[in-house]
Amino acid sequence: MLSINIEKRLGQLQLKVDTQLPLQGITAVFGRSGAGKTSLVNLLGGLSTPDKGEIRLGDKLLYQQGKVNLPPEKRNIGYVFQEARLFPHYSVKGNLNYGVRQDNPVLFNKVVQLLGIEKLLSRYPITLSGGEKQRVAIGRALLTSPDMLLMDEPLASLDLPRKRELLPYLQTLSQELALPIMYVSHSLDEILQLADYMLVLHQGNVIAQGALSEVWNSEQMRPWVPMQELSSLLSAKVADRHPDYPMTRLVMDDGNHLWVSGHLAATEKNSKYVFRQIMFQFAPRSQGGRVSVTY
Ligand SMILES: Nc1ncnc2c1ncn2[C@@H]1O[C@H](COP(=O)(O)OP(=O)(O)OP(=O)(O)O)[C@@H](O)[C@H]1O
Repeated sequence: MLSINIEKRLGQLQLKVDTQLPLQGITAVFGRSGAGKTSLVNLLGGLSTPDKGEIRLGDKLLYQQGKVNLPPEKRNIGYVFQEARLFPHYSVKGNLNYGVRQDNPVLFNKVVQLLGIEKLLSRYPITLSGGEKQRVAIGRALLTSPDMLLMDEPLASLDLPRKRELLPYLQTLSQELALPIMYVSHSLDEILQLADYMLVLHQGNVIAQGALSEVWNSEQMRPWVPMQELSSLLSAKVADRHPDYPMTRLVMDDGNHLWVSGHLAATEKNSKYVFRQIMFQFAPRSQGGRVSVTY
């Protein structure tokens, strides 16, 4: 178990978390912007210090008010940020081995293969795509043999194709390496695909936690889930016709229909992307939730 019982004042926000999380699978940390998600993982990783309380990772005490405060490098926790933060002057191999205390060729080969980065080893970060950089950053964190991996919006800085490219790697990581992962995300789409367990933060407090399906169907998720269903429906519908980049947003709920504006980067024509504004109309779910697309 990961036991967290901490308080921390962050400007206007009082972060107060008293919870126990399983040390297996992927736990998604979800909540609105400013809910305290990043602050929570920073406290776990030792990048900041609680005002009071205690944090235990299994039977290892990471923090106890006034007594113990292990520095990040002693916590044995891997951290992957939004941007890859690779060392530009090291090759991919150099980046991967940074922070490795003891050579473990078996683990090295396994991680490199899991992340599909065999062919990148001699390249330098400047030559890599965003998705490739992020895979290397994940590899670097894994090769320190952490007891837990913290991932703070690891896909947020990537475009949609790169997100799609990375998701399957994340799906296999936790299982293949038997590594608990704490995964901060705004994206319910990502959470649905990855998480086993979910923790919802609201204004610094935990308002729901449990197995994904339980939390997903809970009262606390009502404000989010309908929009999420729509968005998936829309993406599926649009992806049928345009394997490009549907970017959507709710523009109006007139009581009978939800109107969603979609911005499509249509196929490349004469080397120029053609953008088209389209409107989608959704029938309410009581009428079968059928989707009509007009543009
Ligand atoms: N060192 C600090 N001093 C003062 N306020 C802080 C500090 N760190 C964070 N905050 C505030 O605490 C709140 C929570 O921030 P945090 O980054 O943890 O939220 P978040 O849920 O990760 O948001 P986002 O999804 O936008 O990244 C924010 O209002 C932020 O401005």
